[in-house]
Amino acid sequence: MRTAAVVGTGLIGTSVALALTARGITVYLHDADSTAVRTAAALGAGLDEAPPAEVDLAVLAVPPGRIAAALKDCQDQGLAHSYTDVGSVKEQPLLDIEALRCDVSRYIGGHPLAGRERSGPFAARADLFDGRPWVLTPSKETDTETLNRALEMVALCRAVPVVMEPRAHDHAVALVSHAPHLVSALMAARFEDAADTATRLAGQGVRDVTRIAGSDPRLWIEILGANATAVADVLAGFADDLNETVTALRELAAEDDAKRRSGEEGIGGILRRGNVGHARIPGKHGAPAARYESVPVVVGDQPGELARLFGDVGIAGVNIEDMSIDHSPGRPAGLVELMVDPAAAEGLVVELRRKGWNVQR
Ligand SMILES: NC(=O)C1=CN([C@@H]2O[C@H](COP(=O)(O)OP(=O)(O)OC[C@H]3O[C@@H](n4cnc5c(N)ncnc54)[C@H](O)[C@@H]3O)[C@@H](O)[C@H]2O)C=CC1
Ligand SMILES: O=C(O)C(=O)Cc1ccc(O)cc1
Repeated sequence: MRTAAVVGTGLIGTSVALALTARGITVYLHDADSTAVRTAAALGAGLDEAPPAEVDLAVLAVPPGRIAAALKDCQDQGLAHSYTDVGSVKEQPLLDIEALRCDVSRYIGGHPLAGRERSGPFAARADLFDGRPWVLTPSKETDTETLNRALEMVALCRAVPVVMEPRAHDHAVALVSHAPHLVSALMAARFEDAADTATRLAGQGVRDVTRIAGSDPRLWIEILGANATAVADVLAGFADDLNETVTALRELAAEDDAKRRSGEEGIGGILRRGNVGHARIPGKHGAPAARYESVPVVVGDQPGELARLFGDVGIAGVNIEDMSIDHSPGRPAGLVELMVDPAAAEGLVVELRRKGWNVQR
């Protein structure tokens, strides 16, 4: 593949374009919004112009409800030999595509399982897809060349291809992406009228749980609208668990010993099931769930402190597998939690303390 077009230069389209451009592909950019396309071009994602000839692959990175119309337009104009999309749902867009009588032999559905809670080209990153699964949903009609070009694009974005049926994909993402999105929004909605005295105590846990609630509601109404039944099924089970949890909490607060014991069993059961479910989520880059050890370090809120800490961890020869920063309210310091290989943790603590760091272990 030498040339590509990206239609829709928001978060995902610009990220794909940045990755392809970085690997030497000539990328032509298009968006209904001329500011988005100019911004993407200025970020180095590709060319703000129409291609002089048919490109090898066009990537449709528009909201799910616009995929079919965009494919129809592009095919009518002869923009590309092959087409794929990045929509978060796969069955409804395919039905729309068939209804518009697009050439389905030159189309393959796609969905990178990577994203952010921010929209638009400024939020794009060339490494967004590194090591992430990228689902492809070839139909019986999809030709081999189109499949191969999509596979090449996934490889150039350094993602891992996973072939699935559209319906199986939609059920899977209802569980791992769409229902969690609503759970995050529901929890964040609790803070709508909360007192500042409460919200200013928020730490990393609540930030983790509510991060994706910061996403663009317009896009998510489309995503959820195209996968509503599967998401409702997941949340119905969640609602049952939630009701049982509330009952168990009321029992925990009761005077009666027998009720309190029943409450403890109920809450213990939910927390243990949570442990089991959490352990089933693969770790970074889709690898089996890894057990890292936490090394919490107090870091002063001043320029260069994080760089100095990371430098010292590097000198100690330890890889930071993951990290988070928790800002202490009203204090000029933060707690940086370094997640490292358990075998390296103790040595790192000794080395960091030797260099004067305040390690909270
Ligand atoms: N946001 C995320 O984290 C992820 C989103 N996706 C999917 O990627 C697609 C794009 O989402 P984002 O990049 O987040 O949205 P975005 O809002 O950042 O970008 C969408 C862009 O498409 C443009 N657009 C809309 N209709 C158009 C049309 N007919 N022709 C040309 N341009 C058009 C908009 O002007 C906008 O610039 C969606 O289908 C979404 O389901 C997939 C994985 C992750
Ligand atoms: O920000 C995150 O962690 C996400 O989960 C983003 C995301 C949003 C939509 C998708 O279809 C895939 C991934």
